[in-house]
Amino acid sequence: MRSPKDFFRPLAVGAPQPVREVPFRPSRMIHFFDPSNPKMAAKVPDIAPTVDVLLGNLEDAVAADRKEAARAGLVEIAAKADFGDTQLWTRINSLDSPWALDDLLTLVGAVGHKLDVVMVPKVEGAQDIHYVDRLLAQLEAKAGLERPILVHAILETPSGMANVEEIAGASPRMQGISLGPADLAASRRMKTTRVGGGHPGYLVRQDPSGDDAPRATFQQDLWHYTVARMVDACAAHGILPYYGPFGDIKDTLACEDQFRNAFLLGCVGAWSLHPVQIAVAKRVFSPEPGEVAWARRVMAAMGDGTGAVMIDGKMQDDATFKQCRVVAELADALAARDPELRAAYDAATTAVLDQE
Ligand SMILES: CC(=O)SCCNC(=O)CCNC(=O)[C@H](O)C(C)(C)COP(=O)(O)OP(=O)(O)OC[C@H]1O[C@@H](n2cnc3c(N)ncnc32)[C@H](O)[C@@H]1OP(=O)(O)O
Ligand SMILES: O=CC(=O)O
Ligand SMILES: [Mg+2]
Repeated sequence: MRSPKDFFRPLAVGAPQPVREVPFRPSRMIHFFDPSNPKMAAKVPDIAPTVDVLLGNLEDAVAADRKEAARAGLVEIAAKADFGDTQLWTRINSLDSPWALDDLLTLVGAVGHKLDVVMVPKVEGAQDIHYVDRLLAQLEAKAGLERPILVHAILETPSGMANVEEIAGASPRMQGISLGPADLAASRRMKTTRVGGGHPGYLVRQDPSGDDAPRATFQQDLWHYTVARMVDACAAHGILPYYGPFGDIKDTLACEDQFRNAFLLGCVGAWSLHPVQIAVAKRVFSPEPGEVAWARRVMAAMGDGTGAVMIDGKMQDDATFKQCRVVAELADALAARDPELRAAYDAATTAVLDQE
């Protein structure tokens, strides 16, 4: 463990100064594409302006004999393109694979100035982040980079779960953590065969009523505990939590429900695996205009945010003021990137304030 005094010192001579706060940049959808797939790569220029984050995936879902093509494809795409304020991330191969080292050596050297975040899969503990942290510092120094590349961990092993707090706080590079439900299910030996989402067998049943009337069942969220724990670890360390992938591409309704559960619990985004999931993530991870208007109304009524007032029969005090500030600040950050959203938030706020 690094001394608190040294935590913000660069880990290599000549590496950029680490960030002290994770910059909040909209990241409602982290859109995955396989840079070795010509059809997907061809769609990148059109998709880029519609997403907050574009992620060139090098790990799972890229066949073993396509790993080098994917890495080279990402270098080519990143070198050529200007994505404006859309972030460019990559998911490198896992640290126990033969490809991870070359992923970092190649990408940071060739296009490190274009890369915002490196996603590291199958993180087991702080030691994995420390390894990547030092290596990135060396490579940044060698490449003469002026800003540090941030690190995002995927929570997809039982050890990672057990160590989630130390992972979240392992380095000033830590930008966030995503749930990886597919690998987590496999490594936990859960008896599911899906990529995220619910399961009809995971339910509670209504008590018997004494006669033979049918008893309703209620499906439960398999991921509640994991997401909630991840959100706490991230919030405690000032980094951002994300729901990960939802594999039933055709079931956009269930995808939306799963994303919304994560949003309400504190996540700021999710992965989009297919173009159809982009709009779903955008809808879910942008607060609704009515909620934003309400938050702004409460904040206006509360002045300095202390004391208690009644609005529409509901008590508001310092704590609800703070909740409203979370919603209002998120809305402002998203509106700064999205003029349509800004117009919707402002129209809803004007309508609510005009009624007073
Ligand atoms: C558990 C985990 O690790 S999850 C993360 C790893 N997995 C991934 O990254 C998966 C990424 N997504 C994919 O590979 C694909 O979307 C699949 C395999 C799920 C479905 O692909 P397809 O069967 O081609 O879907 P579909 O036919 O609906 O695609 C329509 C078009 O969108 C393109 N497309 C599909 N997914 C993407 C994408 N993520 N980005 C850009 N374009 C895409 C297809 O190439 C196709 O192009 P075309 O019209 O020129 O033929
Ligand atoms: O990488 C993601 C997962 O769910 O596994
Ligand atoms: Mg995985």
